[in-house]
Amino acid sequence: MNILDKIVADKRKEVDLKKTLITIPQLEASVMMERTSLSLADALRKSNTGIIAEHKRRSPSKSVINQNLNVQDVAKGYADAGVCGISVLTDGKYFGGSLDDLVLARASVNIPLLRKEFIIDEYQIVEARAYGADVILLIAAILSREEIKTFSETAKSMGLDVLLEVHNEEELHKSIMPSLDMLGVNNRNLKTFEVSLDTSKTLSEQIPDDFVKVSESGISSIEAIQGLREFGYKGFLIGENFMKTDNPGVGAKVFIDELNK
Ligand SMILES: O=C(O)c1ccccc1NCC(=O)[C@H](O)[C@H](O)COP(=O)(O)O
Repeated sequence: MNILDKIVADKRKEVDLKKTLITIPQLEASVMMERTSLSLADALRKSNTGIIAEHKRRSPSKSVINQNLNVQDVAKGYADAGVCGISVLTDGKYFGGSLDDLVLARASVNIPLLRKEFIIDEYQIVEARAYGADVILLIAAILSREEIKTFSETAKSMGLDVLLEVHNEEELHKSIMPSLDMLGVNNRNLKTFEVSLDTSKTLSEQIPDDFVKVSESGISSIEAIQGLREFGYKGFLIGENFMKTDNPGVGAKVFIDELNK
């Protein structure tokens, strides 16, 4: 069993339990359902920098990254630094996140928020909207083409943007469909945890131009971003590089100022 299999097995149990505690009609009664959501894809298209900064306390590959920070301070710091959007990990068991993190981030900033989660059920999409997300992540490695289609169409009908994540050619080819906004290539091999930006570079030419291209994981230098831009990437998802510092917002600001030079 690889790490994704383990996460998904736990997630199925978690979602089944949650459905018995909070029903979809209860989620739909959230005031957040009324807000106009913000498009991360549009923000990336307009941006010169394209940074999506992540709130990430710990991870299966790195264990603890930073458990001492307040999510509201991190979100405000990222927004002040000028990021295009913030990715908020909501998985508890493997990443130390929660839906409370999403709500607190929502209360702190007015820029697009991605619910970074292992979505395996439409319930989690309604939950994302109800707790203030603007964007959901769908991971091709854990979903069938049919599920990607149904889940992305549901998300679009609720006003959410969809970022579809792939790791290889096979996942990319099974996933391409008009209900996606952004195609993300994850540079982290989730079986070995090895990170290589070549994954983004190799897959780039097979991603149709209709989608905003996002490179995810293992990005920590200006040179890396400059290199990825040459392959058409407009978005860069960065977690650990900012979160391992005492002040991720300042880390993001220094990085963005350097990119703008
Ligand atoms: O980060 C992990 O160890 C990980 C393990 C298993 C599934 C997903 C994982 N990460 C999720 C992500 O996509 C990253 O948090 C995100 O791309 C940021 O990566 P980084 O900049 O390397 O922190």
